[in-house]
Amino acid sequence: MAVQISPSILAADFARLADEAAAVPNADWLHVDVMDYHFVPNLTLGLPVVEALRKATDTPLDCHLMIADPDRWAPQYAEAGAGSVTIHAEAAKAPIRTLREIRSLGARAGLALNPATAVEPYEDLLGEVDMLLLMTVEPGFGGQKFLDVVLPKVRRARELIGRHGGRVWLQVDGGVDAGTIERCAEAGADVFVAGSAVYGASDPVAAIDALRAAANRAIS
Ligand SMILES: O=C(CO)[C@@H](O)[C@H](O)COP(=O)(O)O
Ligand SMILES: [Fe+2]
Repeated sequence: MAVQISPSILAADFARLADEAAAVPNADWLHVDVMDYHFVPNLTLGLPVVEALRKATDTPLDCHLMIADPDRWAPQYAEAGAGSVTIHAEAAKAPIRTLREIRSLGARAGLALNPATAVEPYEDLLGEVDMLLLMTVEPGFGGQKFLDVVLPKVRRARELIGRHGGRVWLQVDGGVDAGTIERCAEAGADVFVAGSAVYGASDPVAAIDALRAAANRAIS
């Protein structure tokens, strides 16, 4: 299980996104939080910014769509060149069709669950996804406190993934920092989104190295 770190540009300076992408050369992904004022009470960025970022950096984009009607919009993020497109189970009306469409367009397909959404009903969809994202805060804002209550679900998700061959990546998102990443890694997460903990640090490169080392320590 290789540890991957995906810094969230939600915590970066939106006026200097290309520079902020370049500031994290040791990131595995750039996490791009798309919010629409409908699925979540916040508005961030959309397709034009993703298209621009795609040209501005070689780091693959990990697009987390916190939007209503992802069935309609998600394929366009794959077409725009995102390496990974994650839709929320709570918002999708045809998740299997949409996940298949994302994959057919060459991107990895992700399924996200809010903190209070159980993972068990989605076991049969694991064959349709490349990554399961478990929110460890309520979606909508960066800088929130990590919800420990989600950790048992991370453990159960790791068990389910193991039963299905262990191919699916398990991402945690929200409040992940030097103080919480070890608990997430011990519970079975392998892809870690970190916004404030990376872009709020005086040295984002060192912050990523420290997060990666802490996660590796926890699983070794
Ligand atoms: O999807 C979200 C919030 O809805 C996250 O990706 C946040 O952007 C993570 O930020 P931090 O909690 O790490 O500051
Ligand atoms: Fe996110």
